Amino acid sequence: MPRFAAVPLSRDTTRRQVSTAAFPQRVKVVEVGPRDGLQNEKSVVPTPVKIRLIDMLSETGLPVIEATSFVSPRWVPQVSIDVGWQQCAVRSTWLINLSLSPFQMADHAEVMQGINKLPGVSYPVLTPNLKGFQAAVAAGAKEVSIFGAASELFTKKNINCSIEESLERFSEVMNAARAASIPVRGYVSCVLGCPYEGKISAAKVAEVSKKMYSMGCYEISLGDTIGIGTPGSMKEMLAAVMKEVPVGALAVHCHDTYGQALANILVALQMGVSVVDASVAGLGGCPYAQGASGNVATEDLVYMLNGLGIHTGVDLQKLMDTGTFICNALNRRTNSKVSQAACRL
Ligand SMILES: CC(C)(COP(=O)([O-])OP(=O)([O-])OC[C@H]1O[C@@H](n2cnc3c(N)ncnc32)[C@H](O)[C@@H]1OP(=O)([O-])[O-])[C@@H](O)C(=O)NCCC(=O)NCCSC(=O)C[C@@](C)(O)CC(=O)[O-]
Repeated sequence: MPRFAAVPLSRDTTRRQVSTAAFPQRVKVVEVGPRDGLQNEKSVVPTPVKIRLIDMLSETGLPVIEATSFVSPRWVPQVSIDVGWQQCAVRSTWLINLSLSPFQMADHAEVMQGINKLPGVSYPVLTPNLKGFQAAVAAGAKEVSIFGAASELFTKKNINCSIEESLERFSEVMNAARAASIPVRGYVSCVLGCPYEGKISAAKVAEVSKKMYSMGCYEISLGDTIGIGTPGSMKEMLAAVMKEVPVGALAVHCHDTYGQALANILVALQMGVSVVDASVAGLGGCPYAQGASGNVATEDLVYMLNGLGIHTGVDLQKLMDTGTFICNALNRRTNSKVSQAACRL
């Protein structure tokens, strides 16, 4: 068995061997753990834990932390049913446990008002419509994100309308945001596959991305919602989107369901993308994509970028401490390979 020597986290062992000419010199890491990560947790995370999580993330040097969402409480699954088989000495019975969990993001206003907003860090929130936008602004949001998809069925399940209708709703948000000088980020989900439609064409992703960029989104985050993409499909999709949207306005948002997230991100970096979404401890999933695992762990992303000599401004040790904090609070194991390895070494 080979032995692995412990490598100090700040030391870059690969810089001399890898040519970084093709990579951006600096990458903006967009932390989505407090929203994308926590929205899928079965039990409601106490508001002080969410606030502490965001405050700890703020201290790591991350430039963007997506804090929460202003969506309809009617649209996020609130009932979970667990069916189990119980065997004891006397008899065997089926157990049906019906649990009601309140809407995870119901405390959005308290979170926005409770966090310590550091200068130079932005705290965007998700707003699917004008109602969400107005509530977000009233709670102090200075940046919002709208979220569409390249799949008709996913759009219907997620925001209850067609792609065309979603773009109309978004333009209302864009108008209100423009009037209030609020920057808007746009998500396009299912860019490498859909849980309901399967394969999604790169041309469709390019079309929706172009429309959202043209309506004024300053950045388009391309979501591999079910983490099904490979470096091959990522390359094909990005090549199509880059014909319609400047690469400087693109971000990638890779769930790690099939273990391809870092490889897909590497391809995106090679193609010039310099904004990457990630979730501390790899928290998350999507309520409308059953079985999808969380985003790439921010710790693993930063470790890889450090290894490439790409500047992020993020302190990896503080990030790992934050991952430990939230995993302890949720009583779960981290999905970050780097954190797992650091615990073993
Ligand atoms: C878009 C809607 C609202 C349409 O839902 P709808 O039912 O068509 O909306 P409606 O306008 O008919 O309103 C229905 C009820 O919701 C209320 N309502 C309406 N809007 C809001 C609001 N903003 N905030 C609070 N309440 C709201 C509204 O007032 C009304 O309440 P009632 O009068 O019946 O009591 C709904 O489908 C929705 O909220 N969907 C969001 C679901 C969600 O959160 N999904 C997860 C996030 S997306 C994601 O995770 C993917 C991403 C971004 O991470 C990228 C990736 O991985 O690919």
